[in-house]
Amino acid sequence: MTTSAPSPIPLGTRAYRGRLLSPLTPEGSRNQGAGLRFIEDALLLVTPDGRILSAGPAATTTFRGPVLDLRPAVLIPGFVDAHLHYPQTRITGSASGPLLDWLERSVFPEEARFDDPAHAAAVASDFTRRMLMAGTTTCAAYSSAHAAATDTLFEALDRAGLRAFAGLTLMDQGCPEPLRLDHREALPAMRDLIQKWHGKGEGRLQFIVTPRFALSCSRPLLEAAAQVAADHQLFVQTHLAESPAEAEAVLRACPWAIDYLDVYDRLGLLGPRSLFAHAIHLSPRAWDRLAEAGARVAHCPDSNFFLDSGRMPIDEPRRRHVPIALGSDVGAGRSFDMRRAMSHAFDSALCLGTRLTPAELFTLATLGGATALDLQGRVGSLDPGKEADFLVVRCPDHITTEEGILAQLAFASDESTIQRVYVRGAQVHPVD
Ligand SMILES: Nc1nc2[nH]cnc2c(=O)[nH]1
Repeated sequence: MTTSAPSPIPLGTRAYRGRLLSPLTPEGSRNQGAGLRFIEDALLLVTPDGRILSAGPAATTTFRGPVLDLRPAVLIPGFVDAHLHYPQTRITGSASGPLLDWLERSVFPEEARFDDPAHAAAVASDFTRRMLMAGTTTCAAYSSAHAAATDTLFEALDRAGLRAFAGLTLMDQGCPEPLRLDHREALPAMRDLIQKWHGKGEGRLQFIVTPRFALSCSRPLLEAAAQVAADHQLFVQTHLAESPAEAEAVLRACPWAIDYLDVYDRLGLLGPRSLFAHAIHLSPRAWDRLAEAGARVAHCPDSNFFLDSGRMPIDEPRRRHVPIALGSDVGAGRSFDMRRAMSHAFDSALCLGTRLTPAELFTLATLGGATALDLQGRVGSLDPGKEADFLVVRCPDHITTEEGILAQLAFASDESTIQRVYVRGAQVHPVD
């Protein structure tokens, strides 16, 4: 009988020892998880180019090099925050009103300040630092309506070593004059940013087409956004059916559409690379159409509570196999911490009679987010061959079991500390 030789361990491979907890990546791309894997004493091997070589019990390893012993900490995949706003970093906590009032009162005045390069740069470094401290390794971020601030955001994301989608926020109506970007200006601005940043860092950074929402974009601007996304095969992110007043206003503004989703559908913005944030007030028809189109949703339970927008009916996308990511929605959300988002997602589902398990919540915040962004082949779990985006989390000493760790992560995050953050094998937090 012949046995296959173990694959050679490249020179410079790094080894991390600790507990390990990760979703398992299922076959196929649209299923969001196939259970979890917990290893009480694991060795994670990471190649010099930042890939996971293996993740298995320490006792069975053939690795003979130096090991960074992190026990009793837990190694988990980095969190994916699939919806947040960079220019709202400094107004976190202001979102106590209904959505449309809050946008006028707090958001637009703050976002207008991003024509000041000093303000844009200071907030960009705050924004990236706070994500890293929270253990977010991948994000989908809205910038302001300023091309220069968006460039500054990309620079900060690159410097921080984050994996990110970021987009120039498109608006040409229903907002103060300084935030308006006519489609004739938006097109070259997007093309310049795409050329400079899309795919940079070996695909770590991506430009995402970002029409703010149907109310702030004219038809020509939405059409231009769809054209750019189609030309460059880009993801699109926008808001959908967040509040009843917003949904009614959209239908008044677009009487030619059968419902809110139909506005995006008819203008070419609904497809397999569309990521819709909130998706609360949708009819069964709209859910069916969203699923049929292969679109994805970013569930933002914290801001949905804080703005009193409603509860996203999570069973609707789940039963249709629509990929679901979690979003902090900073600044309508109150925290950058995706562990808080997990906890709010639990509360939100419970309000509608669904009890999500800690394992489901953990999967949403990691592999679920990666799947919604089509990154499930690269990140989201600690499987061999994937890029090594992972966290070292220290729980209190009395927490030793898989159930205990999951409960800590999802419901008692105050007591656990994110000690280290790695993206593609590079330590990005803390750094000297
Ligand atoms: N939560 C939220 N919803 C929006 N809808 C349009 N813009 C925004 C925003 O900035 N935040």
